[in-house]
Amino acid sequence: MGTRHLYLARHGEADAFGELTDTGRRQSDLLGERLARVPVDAVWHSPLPRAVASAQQVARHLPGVPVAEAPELVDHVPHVPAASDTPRPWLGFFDGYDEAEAASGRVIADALVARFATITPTGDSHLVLITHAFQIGWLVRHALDAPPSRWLGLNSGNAALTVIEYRPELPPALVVFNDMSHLPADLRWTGFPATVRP
Ligand SMILES: O=C(O)[C@@H](CO)OP(=O)(O)O
Repeated sequence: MGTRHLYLARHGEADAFGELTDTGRRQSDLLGERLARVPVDAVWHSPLPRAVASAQQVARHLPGVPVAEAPELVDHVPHVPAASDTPRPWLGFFDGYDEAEAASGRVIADALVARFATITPTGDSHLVLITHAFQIGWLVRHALDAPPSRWLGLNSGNAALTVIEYRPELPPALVVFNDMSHLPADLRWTGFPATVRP
């Protein structure tokens, strides 16, 4: 059994139609340069265009590494919290979610964890996942064994890097969270609900 190293990244900046912007391309390019220092085995990406385009940009720096779509990485709400567990800035955000939508989000979230948040049967593996803010928050919450509602507020910047290691017989290790050090200051910002440019 080996350690799985998951390199989670939110796609680069997207426009109102969900397409990668020129800024998003630059962010993804710099993320690719950073990931080129890692022995990446594969890049998996969400099916949504902003993630596909980001993954293609990243992959330009990883010659020979396979790139493929994973439906579990699609943007979705992984868990709808009870009102009492919902931080004030998010109150009202879930008003449109009915039970069927919440249930389908849970199914995808469980599949995401089952597929990627695990050790490897043989040897170590290094996987890059290009996905969305909520999915990164959900995997971080899972790694920390925090309550389901804790995915809220675990924001990721565009093209920011989060690293989790899954080691045999040990709890998952959150190694890096929302690291934007590969981006110049004018390309760093976080997602919903607050926009912060540190
Ligand atoms: O809308 C958002 O804030 C997030 C949710 O995951 O999506 P994306 O990362 O695609 O911007």
